[in-house]
Amino acid sequence: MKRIGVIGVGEIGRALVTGLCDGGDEPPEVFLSPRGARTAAELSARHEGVQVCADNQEVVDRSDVVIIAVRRQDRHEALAGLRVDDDKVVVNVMAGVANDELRRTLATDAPLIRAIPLPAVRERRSVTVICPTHPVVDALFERLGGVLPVADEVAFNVFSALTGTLTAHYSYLATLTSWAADQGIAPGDADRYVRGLFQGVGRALSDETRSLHQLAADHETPGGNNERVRTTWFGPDNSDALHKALDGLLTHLNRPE
Ligand SMILES: NC(=O)C1=CN([C@@H]2O[C@H](COP(=O)(O)OP(=O)(O)OC[C@H]3O[C@@H](n4cnc5c(N)ncnc54)[C@H](OP(=O)(O)O)[C@@H]3O)[C@@H](O)[C@H]2O)C=CC1
Repeated sequence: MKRIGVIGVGEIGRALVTGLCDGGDEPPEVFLSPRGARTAAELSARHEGVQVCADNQEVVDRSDVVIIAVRRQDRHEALAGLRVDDDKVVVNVMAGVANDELRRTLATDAPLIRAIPLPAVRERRSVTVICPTHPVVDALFERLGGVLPVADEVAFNVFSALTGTLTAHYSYLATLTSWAADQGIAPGDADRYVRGLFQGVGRALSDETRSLHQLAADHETPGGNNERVRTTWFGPDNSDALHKALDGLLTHLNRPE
């Protein structure tokens, strides 16, 4: 594994470094930007091969692969004026920042690879979408749970839109528990029960021999409770509304302001 630099050591930077370093066999050398100081200090104290650099340029200079994980709005401050030699590989994890735009900011001919790492890279259990494919970046994300290369950024943005549905899913679960609490169930009991129900869904999803439609059918008794909720609540109107929300998000991702 190459020397890896991370500019922007926040939630996703931490997850990436933890996944790479906890992996067991031969962790990489990792160079961190000084911002996000607390997390950077924590990671370097915990992992022998992790060092905090004096500035972002030092991160680039000491690394073969540079992961850029700052928030979109911080990209100019973090990146403007950096020298990135053409023999580096840059991994762009910033949502909504196209590679063309990043190339203008960095003024480099180095390969730029977009990626959508999710927090579960921490446990090396998440498939990461990347664009375009690159052997070094493929290997890096293989180590973190798998890689799904896509042909172009239009396809990449479709996957990006899918990741935008995660917190709505948690809110859906929170709505279920609060509904149960409204019916007089102790909130702790409702919370525990809903978590258990949907952990079961998570386990069922790992059975890739059954399609999602098959899984739904397998959990549904004709004329039963699940069919009733699905058809009275998640009917065509609700499904159309979700399609529209995703269409709108995709348009935004394809043409960020
Ligand atoms: N969280 C997630 O699940 C995912 C996030 N992403 C993308 O990753 C990026 C980071 O997200 P996330 O980790 O959640 O955000 P965080 O806010 O947790 O982390 C961003 C980090 O960038 C640091 N930073 C800000 N300015 C600079 C600078 N000039 N130089 C170096 N570091 C700087 C911040 O430091 P300080 O704390 O000092 O401000 C902070 O530690 C975003 O672009 C997001 O779109 C992509 C996939 C998933």
